[in-house]
Amino acid sequence: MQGCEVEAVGINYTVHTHKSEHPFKLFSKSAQLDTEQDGKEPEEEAEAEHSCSGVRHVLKNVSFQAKPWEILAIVGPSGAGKSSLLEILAGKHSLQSGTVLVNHKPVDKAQFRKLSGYVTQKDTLFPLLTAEETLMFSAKLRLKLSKEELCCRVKSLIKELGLDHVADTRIGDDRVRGISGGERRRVSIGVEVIHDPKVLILDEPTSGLDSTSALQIIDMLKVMADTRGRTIILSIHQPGFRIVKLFSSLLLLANGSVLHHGTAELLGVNLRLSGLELPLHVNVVEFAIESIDTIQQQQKCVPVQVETPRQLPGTMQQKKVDDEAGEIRNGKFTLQQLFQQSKVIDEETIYVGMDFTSDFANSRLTETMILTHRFSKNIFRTKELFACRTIQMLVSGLVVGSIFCNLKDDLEGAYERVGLFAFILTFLLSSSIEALPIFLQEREILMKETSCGSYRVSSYAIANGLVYLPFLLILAILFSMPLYWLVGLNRNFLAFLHFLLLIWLILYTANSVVVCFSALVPNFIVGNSVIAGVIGSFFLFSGYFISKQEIPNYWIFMHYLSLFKYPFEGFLINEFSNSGKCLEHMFGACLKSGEDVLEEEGYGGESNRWKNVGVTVCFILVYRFIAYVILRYRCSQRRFGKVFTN
Ligand SMILES: Nc1ncnc2c1ncn2[C@@H]1O[C@H](COP(=O)(O)OP(=O)(O)OP(=O)(O)O)[C@@H](O)[C@H]1O
Repeated sequence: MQGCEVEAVGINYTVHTHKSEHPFKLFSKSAQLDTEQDGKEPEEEAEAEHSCSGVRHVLKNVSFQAKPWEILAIVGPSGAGKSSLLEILAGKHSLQSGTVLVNHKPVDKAQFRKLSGYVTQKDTLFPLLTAEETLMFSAKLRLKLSKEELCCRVKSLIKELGLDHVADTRIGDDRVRGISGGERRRVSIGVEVIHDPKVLILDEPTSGLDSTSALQIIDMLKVMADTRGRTIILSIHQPGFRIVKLFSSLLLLANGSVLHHGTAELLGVNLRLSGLELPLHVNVVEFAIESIDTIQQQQKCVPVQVETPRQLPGTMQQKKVDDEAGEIRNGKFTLQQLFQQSKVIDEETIYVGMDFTSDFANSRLTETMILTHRFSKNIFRTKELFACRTIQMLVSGLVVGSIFCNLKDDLEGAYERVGLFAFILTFLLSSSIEALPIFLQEREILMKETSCGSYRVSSYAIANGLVYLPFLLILAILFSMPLYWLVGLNRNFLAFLHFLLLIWLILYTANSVVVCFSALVPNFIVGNSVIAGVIGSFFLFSGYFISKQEIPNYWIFMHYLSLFKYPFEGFLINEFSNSGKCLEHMFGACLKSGEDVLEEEGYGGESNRWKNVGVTVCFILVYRFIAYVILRYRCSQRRFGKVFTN
């Protein structure tokens, strides 16, 4: 089996800090330089200057090699740049300078996506799915295999991950008890290795785990490297003795610079050469991190001894790619030029057996079906969303119905009906906000999955739109049935069906607004305030509190944009048009009918019935489309850069 050697050459990475945005920038800069730089080395002064000018060097000329069948551990103190380096390797940040080569060749985003898996520090999984379901959905989305082959792949992966005993247990999270933290981490790793990547990148796979679970995870990764020839690159904090033994090589980082690249034994030798004696019962990585300052001082005088990379077999092909890699490093070719020349060779030699004809494993239709299935499982298992919402709608239908029970068919009854419709709209539109945390959680998972090419954002948007339709119809029926007949609204079955349709559309509009804003906002607190503000202002401009004629001209657009306006008019038309009701009598003659009230208030008659439905459907489509555009933009920001170079 051919493995992948990953080589990073001269990676630099800078970020802009907020110092430059300080309103008293000039003052603070001079004051800081005056007070802090006394007695500093010129290099540190330059660093301080950069820092004050708002640019921070997170990685400085970082080079290393990670080989197949081996684990390369990136170690260093907090803030050394470990996560930043892994994020660059995984393509989460664009390369500012330097090069990343795979088997001595540059790769583009689609190739690297198929070739690698990236496990983040945080487990981004659906808490209500079981371990096996999580892996199965991931397999269905990323692999083009038959049902039997998928089952076989998932079963063997569960075995490899040591998850047989918890395969049917839910993942869980802070609120729902599920599998343990170590097991959850294994599932996260499983999701990233389901497509059998040649390179596996893991950001602190042992963080938050006890020493036994941490050892088990690294042991499992070692087996993955040994048996499948994977190249494993991981970052780790304070590894124990037994964990260090499992690493093939170490990359020691401090302040973004490489202090050591080689085996743990060589690190011990370098420390001894620097005059640092390794104490008993302290492992070499821990000791090196504790002695960073001394090592840095020593290295200013004597450069460290770095292990020369082992040469791979010297075939003609190997020699050619080695030469090319040398030419890239020496700047003879641009990577883009070389990439164009070498593309075909890469696909044939490095990624044997992989399908490069399409970015995705499945068609849009299949993706939509898989995602709809996964969404529905989540909805039915989310008690807050399914059980509570179902009970809430039934109970509120009954309670509101009993409060407005048997309204009279006179003018007073007509006004009470108008109040009831306004209340129904406010209640239904504002109660959907509770789905916001669920959408925000889904957004995290969507961004992670689409950034590694599992499926298209459009499939997610369609599945998300479809899955709520039957659920919201059930809620609409539960709410409308008791309320409509208890209140005594228009006693015509077709009118009841129209009322039900309006309730369903209102619920779906609210759902679409929440989906749209959950795609836009950074977190729950902001989302909650924004949605509450938007819904509140739409209610204000609905025409219920202030009539259309009274709204100042410069605010009239809000009346037309109001989500309340159209269903509100729809309710009134359904209730008063063609109802045959007389609201005011005198001497047996009808002075005011339902139609008269509609005309007086400017709501139009029967002709506007379907116009209101149509406009509400348009609102739904617009909000869903905006959500799709925002999500697509966000996901494209998270995707890989074009080629690993600059
Ligand atoms: N976008 C950014 N804006 C400002 N500073 C950043 C940014 N990204 C990274 N840094 C800084 O770069 C340094 C390296 O960060 P990084 O997260 O890579 O360190 P780390 O070695 O992974 O730390 P830890 O082990 O604590 O996770 C830190 O000081 C961090 O504050």
